[in-house]
Amino acid sequence: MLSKLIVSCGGTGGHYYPGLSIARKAQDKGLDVSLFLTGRRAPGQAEIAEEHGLKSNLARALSLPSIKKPWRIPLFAWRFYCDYLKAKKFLREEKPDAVLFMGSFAGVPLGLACASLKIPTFIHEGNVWAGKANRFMSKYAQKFLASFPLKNESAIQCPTVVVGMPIRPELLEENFKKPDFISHLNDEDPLVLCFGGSQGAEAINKMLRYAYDVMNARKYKLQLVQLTGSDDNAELIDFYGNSPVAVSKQSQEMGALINRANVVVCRAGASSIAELIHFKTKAVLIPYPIAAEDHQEINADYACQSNGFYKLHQSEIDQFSLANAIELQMRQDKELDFSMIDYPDAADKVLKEIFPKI
Ligand SMILES: CC(=O)N[C@H]1[C@@H](OP(=O)(O)OP(=O)(O)OC[C@H]2O[C@@H](n3ccc(=O)[nH]c3=O)[C@H](O)[C@@H]2O)O[C@H](CO)[C@@H](O)[C@@H]1O
Repeated sequence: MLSKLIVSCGGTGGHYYPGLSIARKAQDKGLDVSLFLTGRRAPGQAEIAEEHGLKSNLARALSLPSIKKPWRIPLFAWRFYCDYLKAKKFLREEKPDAVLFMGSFAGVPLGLACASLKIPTFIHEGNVWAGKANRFMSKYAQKFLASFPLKNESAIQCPTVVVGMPIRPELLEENFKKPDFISHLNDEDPLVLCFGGSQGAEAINKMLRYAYDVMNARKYKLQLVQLTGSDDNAELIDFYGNSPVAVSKQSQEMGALINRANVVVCRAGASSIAELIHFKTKAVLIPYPIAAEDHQEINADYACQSNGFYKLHQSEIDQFSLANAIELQMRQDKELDFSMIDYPDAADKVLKEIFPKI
């Protein structure tokens, strides 16, 4: 009989996309796999899963009430209990052999239901600093599968294995087609790529144009691709005029772009860092300053052990500091200074930890 796996993907893209990559790999290996999705974004995520032929189940996402609003606790506790009972019913019907948690408090009712029904549970952590929900759930888990060596490993209450961050299969290809929206850029001059994570990168977007001007004044023949995360780019496009720049809200062709770029400017999210490591592309990392428990700062510090990365605080950004950081990275030899471990087979490794015989 097929082994059955449920992947609980939390509520945000940061948990969903690595979970989807693992589920796609499980499907390729012939496992019976489905996604457990929570929260407002889940319907869109369910459609994407369906495009890949994957089933999903939707549940509401509860978030912890603030201690400043204690009157919300009784309603929260009641809802949590209801979600826990629903999760138990769901698990009794589905009878999975294992459940994998990608993080987020949204998965905790399902996690506790797994513990009560003695269903083997595994956790995947994207960041260098294991998050609160994953630390809590580790008490009930068989194994804690980490993307990078953990800075707070002592807080994990089950065996930990470093397996890497699963990257989308599209990014693991060898030959990339040049994206249409950058067709006016040439293949010779240096290219800087800038993008944000799921929270966008407004502060970076605002300053990059001026840093670009500074670099032009320093006689760099620089090309720029700026993915703003915003629909409203008219003013920015107008600012760049005829310069060799491509501006877009986002791109699905990140493999082609990161592979082509000489330097990337981005946040310090776990997938972004794993992708940069995979392509050995140098980067200026600007941690999202209000990320939970400052985990992007910790991710960036880990990445900066390699000379391929340079950390810049958002509070320090002006056109000169950003231009200087990009220049510093451009001057380094692309191949010589990169010492991070790439895990292109991370999804495979996760599945082997869960089902050693597949
Ligand atoms: C603000 C915040 O708290 N973000 C967190 C969120 O991920 P968040 O989604 O913000 O950041 P990640 O770096 O993990 O992922 C960004 C992803 O978006 C892709 N991309 C970006 C732009 C674009 O146009 N097209 C595109 O496909 C990148 O290639 C990358 O795969 O969860 C991660 C995993 O717990 C954390 O490490 C991040 O810190």
